[in-house]
Amino acid sequence: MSEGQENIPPPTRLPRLQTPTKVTGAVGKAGVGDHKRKFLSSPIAPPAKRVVSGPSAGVSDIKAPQRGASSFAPAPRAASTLPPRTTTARPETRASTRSSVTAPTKSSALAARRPPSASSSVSSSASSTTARSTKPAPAPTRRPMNAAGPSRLVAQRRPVGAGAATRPTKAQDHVSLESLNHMMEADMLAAVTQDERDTRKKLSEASEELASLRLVHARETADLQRQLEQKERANRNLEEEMQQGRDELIQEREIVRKLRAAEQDKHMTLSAQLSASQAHNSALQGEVERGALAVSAMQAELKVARDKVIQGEDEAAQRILDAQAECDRKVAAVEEELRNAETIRRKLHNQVQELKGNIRVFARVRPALPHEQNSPEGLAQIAYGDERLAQETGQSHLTVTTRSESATGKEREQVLTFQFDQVFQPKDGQKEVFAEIMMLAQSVLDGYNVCIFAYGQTGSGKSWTMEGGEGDNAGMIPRAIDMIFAVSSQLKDRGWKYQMEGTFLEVYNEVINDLLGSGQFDSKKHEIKIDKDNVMTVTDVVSLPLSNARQVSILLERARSRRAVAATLMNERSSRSHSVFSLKVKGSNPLTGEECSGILNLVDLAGSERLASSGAGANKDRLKETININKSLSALADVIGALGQGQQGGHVPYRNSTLTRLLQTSLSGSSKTLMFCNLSPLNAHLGETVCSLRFATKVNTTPAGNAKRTHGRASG
Ligand SMILES: Nc1ncnc2c1ncn2[C@@H]1O[C@H](COP(=O)(O)OP(=O)(O)OP(=O)(O)O)[C@@H](O)[C@H]1O
Repeated sequence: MSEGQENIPPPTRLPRLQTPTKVTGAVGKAGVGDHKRKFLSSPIAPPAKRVVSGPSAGVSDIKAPQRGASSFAPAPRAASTLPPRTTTARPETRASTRSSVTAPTKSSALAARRPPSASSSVSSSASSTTARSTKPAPAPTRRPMNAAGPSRLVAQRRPVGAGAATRPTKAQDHVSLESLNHMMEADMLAAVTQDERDTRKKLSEASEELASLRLVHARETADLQRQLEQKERANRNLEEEMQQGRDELIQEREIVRKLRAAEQDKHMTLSAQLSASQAHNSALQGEVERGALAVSAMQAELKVARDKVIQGEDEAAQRILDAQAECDRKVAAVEEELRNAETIRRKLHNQVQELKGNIRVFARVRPALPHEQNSPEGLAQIAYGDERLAQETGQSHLTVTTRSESATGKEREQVLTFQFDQVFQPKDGQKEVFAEIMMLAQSVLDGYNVCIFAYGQTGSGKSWTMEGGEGDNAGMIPRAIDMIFAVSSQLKDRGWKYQMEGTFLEVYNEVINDLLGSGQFDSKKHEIKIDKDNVMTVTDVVSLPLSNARQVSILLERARSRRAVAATLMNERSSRSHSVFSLKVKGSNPLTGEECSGILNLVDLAGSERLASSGAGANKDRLKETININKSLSALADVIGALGQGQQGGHVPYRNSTLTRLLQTSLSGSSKTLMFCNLSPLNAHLGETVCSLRFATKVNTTPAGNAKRTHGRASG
């Protein structure tokens, strides 16, 4: 054997290689656990547990379990490569191992380098034969060599080569034997060498195959290891989940246990409550039964009471009927008394009015207007009498102080005192003024003729007093109308029914204009006629039936818009005509059979200023207006004066002016007359103020006559 061949393992130790698929297949078919189990017990266990120094050891380890120990007994070289751990095997194993190991010792190796001895050749031959016997059929060139050794070969050749005829000598025999041995050894060596080459080649292939198998195995092992780890992790997770589930199950069981305990407690509580409720129900049932008995008793009592009530109601109804009848009788008696009282009141009322005088005069001083506050001549010096004394005596005083220059140039101061039925100061409003005339106006409903004048110079406040402004500033006409309608409505309860109609006329330049006419200017000629019953009528004038105060206010507005107004120096709205509003009232009382009729005349006279201060000048129309105004006012004063002198039966100059003719029936003895003397507070108007006061005094000093009412029994 050469040096290069020493490391080549003997062919006898070459195992038969198994295909890797066998191992892989076994692992693949088994489960993870099985694989693990088989893996651990497999000859190709993890390298850490085995020390494999060469490919032969691995191969023998793989084949050993399958082929058994008979054909692959551990070779000396293979044994020498085993790790020390193998030497700690059982004694017999160690002995066999030692014996195996001693075979390829150094001496034996040296012996192998020497020419092989017969014994060694035989031994080698034997081992080779043994080795070959385990292999497939050797090459046909191999000579049959068995355990008989060279001696047998010599013995066999002897008859073949020399035959019986030629017997060699001892030396020749020795040489030929030796050469034969050499030849045999050479053959054997060649054969062995060839075997070793084949074996080495196969070993190399097997090593490569083993390396690839190991690689595959390592990969598979790594894969399996990963899978195993994954499985282990999954297993741990499953175990953790199982543990968690177990814990939850324990908790759930605990909750169920508590719930059952609570439910049991609740059940016991409810049972106790049910028992208590049942007991309570029983008690209530008893009470209900007792209540039902009580109700039955009460119903019986109620029935009795109802019967009593019905009987009482019948008796009460009868008593009510009796009382009602008695009441009706008493009401009728009271109403009769009231009617009698009303008649008495009317008589007394008119007696009072007559005592006050059928011709009365009220003086009224208006306040200074805003633009008059700074008048250069200032306010006139007017003084008023004591109001309390006036109420006691029924007469009021007004004092005017005048200053004038005498013919000698000396200033003369004159204090003039006038007495009237009432004096109203600038501070007195419309309401206070009307309070003094409302009883007079109401006399119309009692069948008396009433005539109220407003007299005074232009701008003294006549229109303000008679018509006034809005709301609280309403004058005597709207207030008197409202009151008459209100009182007539009240008198309905006492059986009185009233019919009213109104006319609104204007006397301008002694001509009568109908302020309720259809055209803007009245072109008709109106005549005043008085029949034998002393009833005065004006021809072709509109007389509007009036049923409420609202209609009257519309009538007044219509008349106001048609009234002739001319500008003068003293008042831009100065009225240059006399306006006469007449409200005719007819009343009847079917209960008493009484009838009555009266006329309320509310007269806003034209300005009374003297001709010199009227501003007429060369204006003929204005001059004519002033002359006619003064003429009519003078005639009025004459009439009132005549009436005051007691000339009722004598001559009264009614025909001296259209105004006095128009007011004849109202001014005659059957009427009540009131005159407002309106006065300006200005010093500049003091002269006209004194003239107005003197005119009013003339009217006021007229002795009062007895007013007559148009009153009688209804014919039917
Ligand atoms: N008592 C009063 N309180 C407040 N203002 C008044 C009063 N009297 C009159 N006036 C005012 O004085 C002014 C003149 O009054 P009014 O027009 O009534 O005078 P008149 O005498 O009717 O004049 P005419 O004769 O020209 O019609 C008006 O602006 C009116 O509002």
